[in-house]
Amino acid sequence: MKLVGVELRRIAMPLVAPFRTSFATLTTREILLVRVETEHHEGYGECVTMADPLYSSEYTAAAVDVLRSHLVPALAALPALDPWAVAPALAPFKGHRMAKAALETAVLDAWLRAHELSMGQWLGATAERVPAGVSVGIMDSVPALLDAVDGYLSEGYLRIKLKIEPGWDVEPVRAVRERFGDGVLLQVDANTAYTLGDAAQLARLDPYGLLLIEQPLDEEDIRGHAALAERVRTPICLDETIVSARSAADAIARGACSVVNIKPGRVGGYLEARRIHDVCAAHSVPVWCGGMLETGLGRAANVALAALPGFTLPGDTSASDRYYRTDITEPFVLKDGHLDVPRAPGLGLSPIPEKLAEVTESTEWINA
Ligand SMILES: CC(=O)N[C@@H](Cc1ccc2ccccc2c1)C(=O)O
Ligand SMILES: [Mg+2]
Repeated sequence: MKLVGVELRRIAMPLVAPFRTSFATLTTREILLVRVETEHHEGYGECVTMADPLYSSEYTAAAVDVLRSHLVPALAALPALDPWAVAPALAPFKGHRMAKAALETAVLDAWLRAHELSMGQWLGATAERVPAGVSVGIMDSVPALLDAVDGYLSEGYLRIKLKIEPGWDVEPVRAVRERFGDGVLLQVDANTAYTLGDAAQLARLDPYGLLLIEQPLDEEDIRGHAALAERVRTPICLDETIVSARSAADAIARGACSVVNIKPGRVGGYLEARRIHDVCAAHSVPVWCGGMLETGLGRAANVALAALPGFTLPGDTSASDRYYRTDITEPFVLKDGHLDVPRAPGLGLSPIPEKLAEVTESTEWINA
């Protein structure tokens, strides 16, 4: 394959309801779509950066700049383009894993379409559908939270994840347990909002049979998570900390986590995501697929990844209507609490032109 050029398209997707976490409250998801054009095919990658560097150090304007100034020119210089050539070509540039992931995924999508392979086939998926969990934001009141959880359970979601932060943790968890019972798969995500000094407060979650506590401490605090794991019975899961297979091996070896949330955008792409899956499987560490409020494009790739055998816990691979009234692709719809893995070549779906036009803020073409 030869690179003809790359389109950077910024879109704005209004959320069906504000989504509040310990680091931000969002009402619109601003997304960067990367479209790679080769001689005979095109491919899409969805960059998971936020508009502001609040979840990670990356943010969308920086991703646009590093793609235009460094990453796309590096690919254009390659004599031949295939999915395996992308990461080595981009390795000299430090960081920017989300920008790199979007570009690699776009090349992968084009390559898979050229070879008439689906993402699931290529990754080694062993399931045709995956169980869906849902991430529930911090709410204004416990009754409002219980209504939201009731709605999601009625839709059939198989696992509930509650965003927590200091002051909104034990009470909402206790209320969900009291209202919906011990049978509901339940976990929490702090997005780094606590410190090791909060260990006693986090240990108060132990009686509620949570699957895990996700990223309680700062993403760089490996030692802190290992110390916390000694003082809290609920398993610790890491998200922001795990940026590569090496960092997963390091965190596991140091006892900082016993579950891993894999997000291909955060780790530099689906090839690295599969490596992390393999490292975790080798250590008997269960993994699940995290979410970054992707459109159907990113969602399709995540669902294919979540169909690998080590993904034994429901992920944040929710239906499209969890976040968006209308998606830019055919929507993912929950069926008996599961999402079907796309079977068509590449990501298995494409943007619907009219829908894409409706949410497009700007586009930029970069000649190879
Ligand atoms: C589904 C879920 O909880 N995702 C992230 C948090 C998150 C939430 C909202 C986001 C909005 C824009 C970009 C990144 C975002 C990440 C998490 O697991 O930690
Ligand atoms: Mg998380």
